[in-house]
Amino acid sequence: MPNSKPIKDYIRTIVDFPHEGIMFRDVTTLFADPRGFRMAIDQLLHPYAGMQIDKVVGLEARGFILGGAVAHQLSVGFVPIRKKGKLPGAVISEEYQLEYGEAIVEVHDDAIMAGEKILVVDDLLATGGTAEAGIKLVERLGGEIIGCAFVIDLPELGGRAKLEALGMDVHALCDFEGV
Ligand SMILES: O=P(O)(O)OC[C@H]1O[C@H](OP(=O)(O)OP(=O)(O)O)[C@H](O)[C@@H]1O
Ligand SMILES: Nc1ncnc2[nH]cnc12
Repeated sequence: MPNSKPIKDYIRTIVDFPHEGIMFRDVTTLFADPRGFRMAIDQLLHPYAGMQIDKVVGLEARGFILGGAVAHQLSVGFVPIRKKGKLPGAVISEEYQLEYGEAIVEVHDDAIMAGEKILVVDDLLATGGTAEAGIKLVERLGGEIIGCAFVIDLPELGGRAKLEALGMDVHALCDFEGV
């Protein structure tokens, strides 16, 4: 039976989480639904059909769930970009801005070979700070980014514009207004 329910309708909004004034777009309800989850993976991959992708890079934490499934579908390897201090091997790091303060993300320094074609995956694009830091890590290792794929874009926060200014191809399955 065809699935007519759009991706956006599988995503739950939790008001005032984790802070007052934030409308938290919760993808666990999408992940928990077998049709919704498969549709999300298929749609994340759709623009890249027929293109060479050597590895999928996922951004902690929900990007691991999506990116792992996308990599499996493509039969390619998966590389995690993690918050500081979580990866056991030698890493390279990038700092980025949060709403208050800074954070650091890391990748293993041998996870990507120069010239490999990379698809970056995460659940949500807000300010684009996390994705920008991930892009810098991939590019420092010599990876060539084919695209950056997200389930959700929050256009008012400017992430898409930030990544497109870096020359990235940005693909999002749905938009939500507000923060
Ligand atoms: O575009 P940005 O403004 O950088 O925000 C987007 C990031 O924020 C969320 O992750 P979060 O930092 O909450 O980490 P978590 O997935 O580990 O909870 C989301 O999953 C993205 O990774
Ligand atoms: N509104 C939001 N919902 C879920 N994750 C987020 N990360 C940044 N803003 C978010």
